[in-house]
Amino acid sequence: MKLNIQNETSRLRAVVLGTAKGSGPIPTPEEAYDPKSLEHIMAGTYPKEEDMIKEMDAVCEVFKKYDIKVYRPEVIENVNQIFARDIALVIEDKIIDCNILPDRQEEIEAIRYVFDQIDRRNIITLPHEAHIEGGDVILHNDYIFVGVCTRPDYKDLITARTNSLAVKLLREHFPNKTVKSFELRKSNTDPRNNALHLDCCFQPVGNGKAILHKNGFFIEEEYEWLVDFFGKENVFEITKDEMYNMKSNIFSIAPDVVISEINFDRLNTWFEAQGITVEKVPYAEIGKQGGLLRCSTMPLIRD
Ligand SMILES: NC(=[NH2+])NCCC[C@H](N)C(=O)O
Repeated sequence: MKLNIQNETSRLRAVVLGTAKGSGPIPTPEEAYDPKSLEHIMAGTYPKEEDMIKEMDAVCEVFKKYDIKVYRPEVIENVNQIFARDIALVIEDKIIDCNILPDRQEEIEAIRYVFDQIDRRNIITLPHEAHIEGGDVILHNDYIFVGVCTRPDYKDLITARTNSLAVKLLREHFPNKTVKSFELRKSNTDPRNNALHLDCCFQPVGNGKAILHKNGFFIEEEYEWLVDFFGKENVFEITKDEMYNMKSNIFSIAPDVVISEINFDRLNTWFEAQGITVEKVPYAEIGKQGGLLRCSTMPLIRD
């Protein structure tokens, strides 16, 4: 397989879509590794496997409609394998075998069969101390944007998934790209004040537009840099509640086609006003686990 990813929006040809099959019983509060899942565990509203399977099937149907090759992880019983985005990531023709949160380590074996189809020279493994998850890495042609956490309490934050060593190594592996990092706001307990990954508060869409949430960024100047980069008129700023509902986490299958959640009225109306076709799917149950459409997909080939 010849990988190719340069950005978030070019026409998609092949993708890994996570699976909700075998995700197992409701986790205990101690087993939760993000505050939004924790909130639903405590409230008794944690999503049911069958409902999540239906939601992901709807995404699979959209991929079929656009003739996109879909790979699914092999099902490992009692492991949550919904968020395929984080376990590996493709940049140009290279794939990075990510060092994810130890609680999620098992998930990677399930896509080993995809790695086996890739020329070994194009597989990058980073040293164990370099933590990185695909949700923190956003490609924008000559730029690689990376969400990072450099706080001294990093090791106590289950919500901090990418560290500065990983950013440094990305720079070394991709000297032709500009790697720009963004310090994210982190909270183990409050999902409204937690940007679990960069794609929870930012994503480029269409041609040169972006969805952004200011409070997800810990350093205001870094947020302002993005606003200036895209131009204020091209930015769709979302509120705290909209971030909580994961509105920045839609998924583009072309510059003029996105997959979005059926209830994201304000955002979907904006897309349509930009001339972007919106493929609407129900995804609110998946959203209870702190991830949405971008998080559950890992693109392998775009034009
Ligand atoms: N790319 C993302 N934003 N992924 C979301 C992952 C959510 C998952 N519950 C976790 O904590 O790991």
